[in-house]
Amino acid sequence: MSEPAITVTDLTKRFGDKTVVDRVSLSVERGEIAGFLGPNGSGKTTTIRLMCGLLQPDGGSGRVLGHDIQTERGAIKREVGYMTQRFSFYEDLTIEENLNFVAGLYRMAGRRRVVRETLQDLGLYSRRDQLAGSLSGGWKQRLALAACVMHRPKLLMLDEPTAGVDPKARRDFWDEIHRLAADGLTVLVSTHYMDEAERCHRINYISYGTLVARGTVAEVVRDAGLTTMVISGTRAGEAARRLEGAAGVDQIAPFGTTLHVVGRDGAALRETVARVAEETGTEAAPAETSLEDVFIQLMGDAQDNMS
Ligand SMILES: Nc1ncnc2c1ncn2[C@@H]1O[C@H](COP(=O)(O)OP(=O)(O)OP(=O)(O)O)[C@@H](O)[C@H]1O
Repeated sequence: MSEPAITVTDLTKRFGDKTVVDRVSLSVERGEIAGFLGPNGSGKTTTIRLMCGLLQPDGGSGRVLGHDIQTERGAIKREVGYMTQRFSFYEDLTIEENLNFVAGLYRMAGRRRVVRETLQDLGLYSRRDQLAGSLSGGWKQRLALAACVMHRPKLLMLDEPTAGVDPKARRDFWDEIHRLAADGLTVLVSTHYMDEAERCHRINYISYGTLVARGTVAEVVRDAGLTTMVISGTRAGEAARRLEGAAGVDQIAPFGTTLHVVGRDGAALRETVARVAEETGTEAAPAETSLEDVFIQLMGDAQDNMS
């Protein structure tokens, strides 16, 4: 089996006296779409920048595309495509002119051909003369993606690539990512969207600089060991008040006319929910635990550890 695209062990980065990435170990197989999730400020961008060769780690070791992350950062940078959270291009240039500009900046050989192929590959060819500034959010995202795959990287790092983009455009963007991965590209993508996490082959969840969960979505949900019950009925609001702080109840979230009740202690949760349903004349039923339930729980646990 070939070496994974990314394998890092105990990756650590400090800014001043603050440890922003704290002994993170992860691996990403070639051709895999790996999701990177975690609350704001948890260290995702910094970890991505360490793995792109843009930042020097303070500790840890690892290889990205076969290159050492401590000593071969230049080689990594050349073989990785990195789409930053706030990508930019010239609004008063067309799509094609923007890509030409990027290709020129990197002194790419066969510039005209590379730009044309990229336009075709990413479905931008018919819009090539459109001004970048006049594009919708989804097409801007696609242009940014085009700019970072133009040099044919083997690994793509995408930092919240679809923030603020509508669901249809996000779905199209993800179809594109799957197409690129099917062609052999490895993708690491950070996101706050649960539906996007579910489109990854595997996910990694980081909290306060520490990796706290990883695996397929099903594995992460299973490993969290949570029990979920749903309460419905006209007095669901009253049920929520009674469930607050009760035995076994860790989370209560209204979803339309129903309540999602989640907890780690399954037996205690079921008993409490049955009692409250009885008292309030509501219906209680077991439900599947969602990835979002798991992430809310992980965030709560991390806050408890910090306080
Ligand atoms: N160059 C820097 N100097 C000092 N502190 C920094 C620097 N870069 C990031 N940080 C701090 O490191 C922490 C982690 O930031 P990072 O951007 O990696 O998190 P993130 O998980 O990507 O967050 P978000 O989801 O909001 O993008 C934050 O507290 C941030 O303020």
